[in-house]
Amino acid sequence: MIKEKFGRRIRIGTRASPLAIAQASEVAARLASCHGLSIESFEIVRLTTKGDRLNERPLPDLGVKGLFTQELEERLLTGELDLAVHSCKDVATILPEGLHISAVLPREDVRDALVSRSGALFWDLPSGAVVGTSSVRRAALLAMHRPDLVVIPFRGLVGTRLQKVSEGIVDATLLAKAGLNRLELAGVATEVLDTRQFPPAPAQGAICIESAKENSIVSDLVSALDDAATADAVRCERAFLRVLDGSCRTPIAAYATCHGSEVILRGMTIEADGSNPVRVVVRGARSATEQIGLSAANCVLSRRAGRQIEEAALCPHFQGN
Ligand SMILES: NCc1[nH]cc(CCC(=O)O)c1CC(=O)O
Repeated sequence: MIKEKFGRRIRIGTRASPLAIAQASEVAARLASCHGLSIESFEIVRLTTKGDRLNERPLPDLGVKGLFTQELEERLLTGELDLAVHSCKDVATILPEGLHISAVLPREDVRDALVSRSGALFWDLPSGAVVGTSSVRRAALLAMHRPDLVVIPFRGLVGTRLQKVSEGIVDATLLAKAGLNRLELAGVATEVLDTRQFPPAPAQGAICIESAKENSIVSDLVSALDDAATADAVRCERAFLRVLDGSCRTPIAAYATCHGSEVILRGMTIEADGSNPVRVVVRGARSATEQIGLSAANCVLSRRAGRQIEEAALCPHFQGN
């Protein structure tokens, strides 16, 4: 019946990286099993995105939203693709007109993992150890907890980064545990870091499906994969990010969890050098999950503004003459 509606294979778009392909394959397998379809009913379409092509440059310099998603989104709008599978963490907070997140899969491990060459745990890394990371959030958290470490920019596929560790180009790196798990590389993690010390990026560990709003056949098809608790948590975290992304340029972390009808959001901003961490915890009804993200973000903004005023008051330049 679903097959008849499409009249052809269902086209799932993904980036061409091993992690992205693992995620798209998982979605195809889940859709096939939910709807009693053969895996042959799906075609996985791999696209190289701008983010992949600019792989050697540090991400913060690239300055464009949706680097890993734009090519896929264009094809969702033309109908060349039926759905796109993304790491929800990489999806811009404002989607192109006409597209929506139609499902969010149950969350994998949200935590960051340390992979160290010597096997040393995070607090046992020797002073001066070199840690490679592409993420401004991880670099800032490293600088806050361990200013004695040396952080260097580090991009590329998960496999490339792991190789740089084993070759000794760096002593350690931080990666999302979710990505390692999905690549069946969980065993390479030396230590899984606590979310209180290393709060994750908004939507880390969640896979989402993006599709055209008007394509209700796809929306119905993928709704079977949607996990309400993950979707609510991610919506809360992304609302927090949306406000802060537009109004400050600091690294941002957010982690929401659902407890019955309630959601708790733990959010944080921190300067790139590890200074001025601002943490908030907001709890409320899951039915108002976006509102909780927005009010947590506004709380962070007013606290940051308050600190700036305090600092200005301490500065002689502002004392009247
Ligand atoms: N920006 C790269 C990216 N996007 C999503 C993941 C991991 C998977 C996830 O968070 O769901 C990664 C790699 C990493 O951070 O180690």
